[in-house]
Amino acid sequence: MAKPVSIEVWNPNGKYRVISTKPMPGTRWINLLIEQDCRVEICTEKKTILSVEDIIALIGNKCDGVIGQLTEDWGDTLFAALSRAGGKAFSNMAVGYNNVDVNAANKCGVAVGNTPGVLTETTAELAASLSLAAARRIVEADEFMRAGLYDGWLPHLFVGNLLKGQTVGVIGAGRIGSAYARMMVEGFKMNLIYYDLYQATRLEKFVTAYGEFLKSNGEQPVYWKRASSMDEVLREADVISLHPVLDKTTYHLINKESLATMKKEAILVNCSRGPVVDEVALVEHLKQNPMFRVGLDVFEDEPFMKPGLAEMKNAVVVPHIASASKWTREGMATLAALNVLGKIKGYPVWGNPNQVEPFLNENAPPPAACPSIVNTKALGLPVSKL
Ligand SMILES: NC(=O)c1ccc[n+]([C@@H]2O[C@H](COP(=O)([O-])OP(=O)(O)OC[C@H]3O[C@@H](n4cnc5c(N)ncnc54)[C@H](O)[C@@H]3O)[C@@H](O)[C@H]2O)c1
Ligand SMILES: O=C(O)[C@H](O)CO
Repeated sequence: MAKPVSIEVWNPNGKYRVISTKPMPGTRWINLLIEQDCRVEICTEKKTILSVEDIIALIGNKCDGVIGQLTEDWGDTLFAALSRAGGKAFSNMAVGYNNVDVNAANKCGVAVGNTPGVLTETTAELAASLSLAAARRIVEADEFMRAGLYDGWLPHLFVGNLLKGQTVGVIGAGRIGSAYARMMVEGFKMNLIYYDLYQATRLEKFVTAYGEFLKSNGEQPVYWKRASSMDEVLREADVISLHPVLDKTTYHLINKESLATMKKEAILVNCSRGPVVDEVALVEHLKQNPMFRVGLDVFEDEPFMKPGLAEMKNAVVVPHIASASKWTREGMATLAALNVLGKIKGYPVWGNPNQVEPFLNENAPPPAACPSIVNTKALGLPVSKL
């Protein structure tokens, strides 16, 4: 028998029981649920990662919907428990949903929500920050200062890479990859090479227009290229940032062989998912190539790092904080809550998950729709005409 988990309850007499497996930033998401007659139960258990048993205990005998986290294993067991409790909706508070077995949800008729768009720029900004931190050796230099080692300016002290005029490579030029590419092209006048299964037409047009603008100002223009293979990006780019989804096709996309293809002084950034990179091979590569640098937000065995990574001076590591701006995290909570609420209320699914702004406007009621449900087609859910 699972141990009971501690919870905080809002609107105890609400008709629909909605659970959030974690406290989430802001209060708008709670108020939106309460306004629509939901009893909101927030798990306040101290442990960071809840087990399947903990979540089963939270779901109990009657539960209309759950807002969960990317650290949780949403598979057959949890969807069956939610379905038995009468639940029809689950939403990750994340855009990535590789922790969710969507087929298992489909079998139980549970809608699965995610939170696209609201985190695009915030995540791209962290990828840009890691690119700069790695290129200019900011963490190493900071540690040096704090250790009291600075005793005067020197020509060779913490020499790094200039980005201007170099080539930025993007693997996975979707929402975040494209936003990152624009930042690096416009901010640092880098050329772009990208690899994606689909053509990033808007991104290409942006770089073309910016290149023309620079030329008309008498400056060196910037160029773009869509690579026909990932290896082409790895061979040509000076800074490479990974932004694909994690699935069978992207697991260990970066491995011993692909690392060997990259320039010796290249910079690799990963703000997608840890298993996109073979981290053991990466540690070995960092050891063998001290001028090769990485910026990592995600790790293969999160929250752990593979042995040796923490000791590498040529690695900048941060704990999966790419979407961690106040506005974004509050918006993610709102989108996740509205996904669950919308399904409970029988609303249709919003037609364009890339345009979720109407749900984020605090001065107007949100549209009567679920912002983003990934299994809309499989469940045959109606789509909003708004
Ligand atoms: N570190 C973080 O905190 C953080 C924050 C947000 C998102 N993410 C991760 O970033 C991912 C991307 O988010 P998004 O909103 O840009 O999603 P998106 O769907 O807009 O973009 C993903 C892109 O990857 C491409 N892709 C898929 N398979 C590929 C392959 N084999 N090779 C090359 N490209 C491939 C897709 O065509 C798509 O363009 C999420 O799935 C999530 O895992 C991480
Ligand atoms: O997929 C996501 O949304 C992130 O990893 C957390 O923001």
